[in-house]
Amino acid sequence: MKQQVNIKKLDDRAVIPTYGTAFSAGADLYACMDGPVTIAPGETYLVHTGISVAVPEGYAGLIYARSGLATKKGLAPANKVGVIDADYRGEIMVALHNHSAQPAEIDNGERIAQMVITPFLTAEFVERDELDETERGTGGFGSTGTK
Ligand SMILES: O=c1ccn([C@H]2C[C@H](O)[C@@H](COP(=O)(O)OP(=O)(O)OP(=O)(O)O)O2)c(=O)[nH]1
Repeated sequence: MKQQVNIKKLDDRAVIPTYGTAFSAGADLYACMDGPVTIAPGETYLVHTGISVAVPEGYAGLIYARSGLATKKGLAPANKVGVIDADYRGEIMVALHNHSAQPAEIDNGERIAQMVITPFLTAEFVERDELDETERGTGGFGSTGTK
């Protein structure tokens, strides 16, 4: 089901995010820049998108890597997942990190990341002496076996 989300262009060249297919979870974000930029191996470059988005209350925009860009050019967000808060009205920026051993180029209008708009719970943390028991208990970090 689609829901309207308000978006503002901060730059004439900005491109409104697009979903690749009808069931895509992430909307592709487009670079908004003067021209091509080369990101050196191990370097992080803050990419403008030229847009700000009013994410609805109770939701967050989560910015993930595009798998193609990450595997072909080694470019993925330095912060792993960017969190766009519902009260943020600034420009959405993507901190692209070059994880590869080669320089990687991105250009204006290139799709550089994807944003999933997802609901979340705002917790009221209540401190207790004991928590309810579960089958897993305290097991984690591979505790259920090696396969
Ligand atoms: O990849 C990102 C991550 C964040 N933001 C924007 C939207 C977000 O709402 C705001 C703050 O992000 P975050 O909470 O991750 O930043 P912080 O480093 O914790 O700083 P702050 O004190 O501003 O919260 O920055 C982006 O544009 N791109």
